[in-house]
Amino acid sequence: MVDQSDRPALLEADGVTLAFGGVKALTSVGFRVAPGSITTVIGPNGAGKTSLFNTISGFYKPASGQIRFEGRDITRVPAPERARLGLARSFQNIALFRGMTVLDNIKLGRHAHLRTNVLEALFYLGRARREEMALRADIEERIIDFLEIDHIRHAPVAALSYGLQKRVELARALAMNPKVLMLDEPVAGMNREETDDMARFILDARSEWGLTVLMVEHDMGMVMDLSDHVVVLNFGQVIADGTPSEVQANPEVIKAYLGAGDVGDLRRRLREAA
Ligand SMILES: Nc1ncnc2c1ncn2[C@@H]1O[C@H](COP(=O)(O)OP(=O)(O)OP(=O)(O)O)[C@@H](O)[C@H]1O
Repeated sequence: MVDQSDRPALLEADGVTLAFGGVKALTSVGFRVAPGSITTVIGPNGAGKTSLFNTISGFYKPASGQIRFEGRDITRVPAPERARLGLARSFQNIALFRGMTVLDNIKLGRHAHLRTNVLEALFYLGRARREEMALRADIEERIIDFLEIDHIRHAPVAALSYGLQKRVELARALAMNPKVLMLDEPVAGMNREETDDMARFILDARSEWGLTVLMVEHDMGMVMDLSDHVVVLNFGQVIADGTPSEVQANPEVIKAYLGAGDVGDLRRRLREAA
């Protein structure tokens, strides 16, 4: 279990407010992600989880507040630059190129880091060629082996099961060599076996690469098993923030899920997770 309190945060949201026209998606949201932790954002549908993720990864600009990464204010830093700084994310709905192979999809993740200029890349010369070879070796040796997808590296993504596609998305995020791995509902739509596999890969990826993980997830069993720290959003505000057991016992959290009609499901999943 990673303690949030006694170390400087790696990633921090502070007073983040975001609105879409008249709809306030986030109101003064603040929380901290400790280095090496698995921090999970939960909340009923429409609570603002995806909006928060998009604000942290740079797709949305907040009306006010700050996002800080390694102590630096990155609120106005564009999304691709944040990726280069070390924030990599996956998407709730798989965002892979379905006609391309697994390997080509994964390589796209790493291209954010290549420093080859356009002309060199065009003629595939010098540094471009060396970078390409180093890239291939790195991807093939580390990520493909690690995620046990060697047998499908040349398969088109469209031919894969849903669970394997989600694994390829994780591979592409890992190929960005991130410091913080941001996973938007990594097990949504998965069966139990696929969920257990993904949970294992997330835990192992953290220890293998010393990653910090920030995740949005609805599967309470997974949330309670994996998380060091849980942040609960409701109607765009943080209503609880603590360890899984602190959050489970918080009356505000129970009420939020009760309001959303989810409490039976929440209790059942919490029981399953216990
Ligand atoms: N692009 C948008 N334009 C207008 N309103 C939006 C937009 N994106 C989100 N919202 C609104 O902002 C609020 C928060 O939505 P958000 O998708 O962030 O919630 P969520 O917690 O991720 O929900 P879910 O669990 O269903 O994915 C909702 O009221 C939603 O309708």
